[in-house]
Amino acid sequence: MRRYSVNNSTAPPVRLVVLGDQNVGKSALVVRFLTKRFIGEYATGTEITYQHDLTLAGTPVTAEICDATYCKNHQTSLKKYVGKCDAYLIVYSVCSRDSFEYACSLAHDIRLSHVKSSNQNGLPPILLVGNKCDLDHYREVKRSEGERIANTLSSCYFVETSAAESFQRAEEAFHLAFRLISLRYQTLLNSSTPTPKRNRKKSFSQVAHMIRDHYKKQTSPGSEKSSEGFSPIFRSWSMSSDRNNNGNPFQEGGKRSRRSAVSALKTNQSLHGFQRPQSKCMSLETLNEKPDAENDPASTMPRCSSPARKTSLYQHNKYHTIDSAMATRFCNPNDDSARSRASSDGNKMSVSTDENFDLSDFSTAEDDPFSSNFESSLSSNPSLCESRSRVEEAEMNFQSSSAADDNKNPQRKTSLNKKCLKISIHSDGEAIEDGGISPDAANIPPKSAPLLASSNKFRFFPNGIPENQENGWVRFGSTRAPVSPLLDGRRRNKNKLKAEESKKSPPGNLLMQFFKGNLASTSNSRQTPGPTPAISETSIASTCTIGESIRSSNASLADSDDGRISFHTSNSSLSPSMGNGHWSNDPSWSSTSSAPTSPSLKKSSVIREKTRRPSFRATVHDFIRKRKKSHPPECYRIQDRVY
Ligand SMILES: Nc1nc2c(ncn2[C@@H]2O[C@H](COP(=O)(O)OP(=O)(O)OP(=O)(O)O)[C@@H](O)[C@H]2O)c(=O)[nH]1
Repeated sequence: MRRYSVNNSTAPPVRLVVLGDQNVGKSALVVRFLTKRFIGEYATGTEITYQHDLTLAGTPVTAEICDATYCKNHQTSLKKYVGKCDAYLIVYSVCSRDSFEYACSLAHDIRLSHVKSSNQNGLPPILLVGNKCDLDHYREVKRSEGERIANTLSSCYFVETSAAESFQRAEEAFHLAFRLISLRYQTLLNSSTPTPKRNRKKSFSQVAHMIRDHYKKQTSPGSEKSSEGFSPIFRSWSMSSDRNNNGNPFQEGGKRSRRSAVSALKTNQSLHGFQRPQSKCMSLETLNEKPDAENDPASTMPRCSSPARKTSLYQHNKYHTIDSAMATRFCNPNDDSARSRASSDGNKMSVSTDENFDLSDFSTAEDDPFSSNFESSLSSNPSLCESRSRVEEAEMNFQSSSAADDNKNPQRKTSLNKKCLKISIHSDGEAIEDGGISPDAANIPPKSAPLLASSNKFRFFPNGIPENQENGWVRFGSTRAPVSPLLDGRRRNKNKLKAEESKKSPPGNLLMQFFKGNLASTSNSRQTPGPTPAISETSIASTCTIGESIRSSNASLADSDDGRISFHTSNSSLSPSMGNGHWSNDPSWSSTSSAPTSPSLKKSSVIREKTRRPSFRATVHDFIRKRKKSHPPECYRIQDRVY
């Protein structure tokens, strides 16, 4: 930047900046004013500052005139001059519309930047200069347009000149600029008001204090709640807000401070019907008051989305929110008033519990089967009575049948469990030891009755064994042997076939097979097996005697004098394969041998004793054990080593 000093002065310099588009004649104007010459060609692209001594308001000052360079982005170039100069001289060419628009935008930006940075009293003047007015036949911008732009901006003036035409017109433009600067300083010096302080932004705490102080004044006793008690600013606004601003305090002018605006807004709410609570927070005490019918809290209280507020609202007057089913249960069905108190609200239902509900109301519901009303309603309904009688009858039948079953099977089983049984097989089919058995008790085990046993069947004959024997074997005929009541018909048929086969081979007697098996097993374990009893197939009239006398004898051996086969058992099951068997003909056979206890076992399993193959593991262990015995471990003595 080059500086040219024309006159020396001790006064502080007055700065003037010349701005504008390219080739509008900025340099020509400055040079013409300083040197009274028009050169025609000027240096471009460089900023030149000239100093010139002059007198402003009777005071000699030095003026610094800055010939600024063109910058396309004028907003960045303005940062160098805004706040650092006393006046702006914006030049455009009347022969260029673009230069005019550029000058207009530049003037707007300068004025806007000054409004932001300082108050309006210190705005530096702007002189809008339309140059090259000598070229009137090339004019594109009218004078009126420049004047209109100058009038729209504050402290903005307009003048047309021509650097090429004459020195006076160029001098008039600069003289006007210096006069505006002088007027500005005179205004500042003559103004009695001091320099205004900068309005610093209030902090949130300060605003909070202001609001608190405002409400303290408002709620203090004796204070008026009308707009008369407020500040003049608010009073003027509140008086005019209803007719002008629609309640918005910020639309009035923008000159009002934040404190007055906020206080006015708060107070406006109180004036427009919103009743502010006495305390800052709504307490539950105020909410717990019982509302009147016309003062329903749900309708009178302002809506609030706060959860705490909702909670307090529902707690008001013991209001509860429950689902509809629960609400129905709460209401006594016989009490219409209570039912009417329940009001549904969507999926929720609020029920007023002003009155104390008795828990007995729950038990008197109509659909409660445990209530007395249910019994009464049942008795009044004939169809229900009929159904109930049928049900009771069925229950009685079931009980009687179950009792009969209990008499048949369980009791029999129980009684048999308590008894020791003795089964004697007589070659001559000797009959009963104890009489008095009813004829109908063929299926019921008597105390003493002959028993005919087939392959896996048996039957009691309380009245004696029938005479229809074939080859010494009793024919079962069409009678069914009471093997098991749980067997189905197919099994029965199968058993029937087996029974028919057994006719051809009576030695299929299970007891005989059992004793034969025991003989075989015991003969292996004993050195002197007893003789096989002479039980011929023709004398198979096996008679089993069941007597309680044997129970008390506790004798494991039965009589064997007459060659009978006695079977004594203390087992609980009445089965052909039961109990401990003893061959009565050989007294030395006193030891007992186990017998299969399940009737469902096959004959082979009954007779043969299953020999299981030892497992591989047991074999290995046995091998190791034998090897240890044959090869005892040797003792080794390890010598101590010294390292
Ligand atoms: N006819 C006529 N021509 C002028 C006038 N003022 C300046 N000129 C001519 O306009 C041209 C540009 O003048 P400059 O003073 O260089 O314009 P500038 O605005 O300084 O240009 P930059 O320095 O590039 O920004 C020159 O050729 C001048 O002779 C005027 O009032 N009338």
